[in-house]
Amino acid sequence: MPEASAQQAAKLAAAQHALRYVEPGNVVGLGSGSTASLFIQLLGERVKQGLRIQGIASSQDSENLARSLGIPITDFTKHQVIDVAIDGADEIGPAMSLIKGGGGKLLREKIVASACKRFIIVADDTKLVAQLGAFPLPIEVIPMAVPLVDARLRDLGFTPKIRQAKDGSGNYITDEGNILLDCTSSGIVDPEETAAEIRSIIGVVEHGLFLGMAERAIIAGEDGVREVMPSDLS
Ligand SMILES: O=C[C@H](O)[C@H](O)[C@H](O)COP(=O)(O)O
Repeated sequence: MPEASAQQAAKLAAAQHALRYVEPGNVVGLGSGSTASLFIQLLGERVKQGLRIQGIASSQDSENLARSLGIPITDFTKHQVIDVAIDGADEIGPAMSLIKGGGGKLLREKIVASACKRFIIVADDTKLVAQLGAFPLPIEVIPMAVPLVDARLRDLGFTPKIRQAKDGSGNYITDEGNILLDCTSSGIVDPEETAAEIRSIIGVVEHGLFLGMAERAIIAGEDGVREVMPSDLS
């Protein structure tokens, strides 16, 4: 199988496996990105077959997709607790530390993850890494603060780059109207320390390090689907 379609098949297999964690009556957090979108499509099929759930979306794209499939959408005014959320990741590192935000949705994704009883990652096995940071860390920043935050991030050893919109229209603007800085580094050795340093910079809205949030990851590859727990990743 060509590499691209093998990766696509793995994403689909992980998304399919995740359906077992959704129970009738659940409020389900809907992640963002290509793997989470596959899960939303499969969930939509279940809803058409009669499964009664409600979704809380982590991005406008995911909400639009869910609505188009007939998945009822709710929000935090009605439900402050999400039973289970299924989302993708850009990197899955030691103790299930994550980098997310490659699709630009990290802020709402982290809000959804913070309100979950169970936060479950779906990914193909290319996302597993021994150390975070080969994937540039996305950081969401208030527009007027970008030059200040950029300088502070450089002091921390990052090389930030303002993300551009794919349609060539200029800077990528998040669902909340902010700028994303994609920050390359030589590797994130201590994610907790790095997260604290980034969080202390005024003007940073949120960063793409998700630490201690995921209960498990459903990982698929050529060898099939397996579940990985934080304690499995040293
Ligand atoms: O902002 C996007 C999200 O964090 C995605 O979940 C992440 O980028 C993984 O996306 P994909 O499943 O397309 O690799």
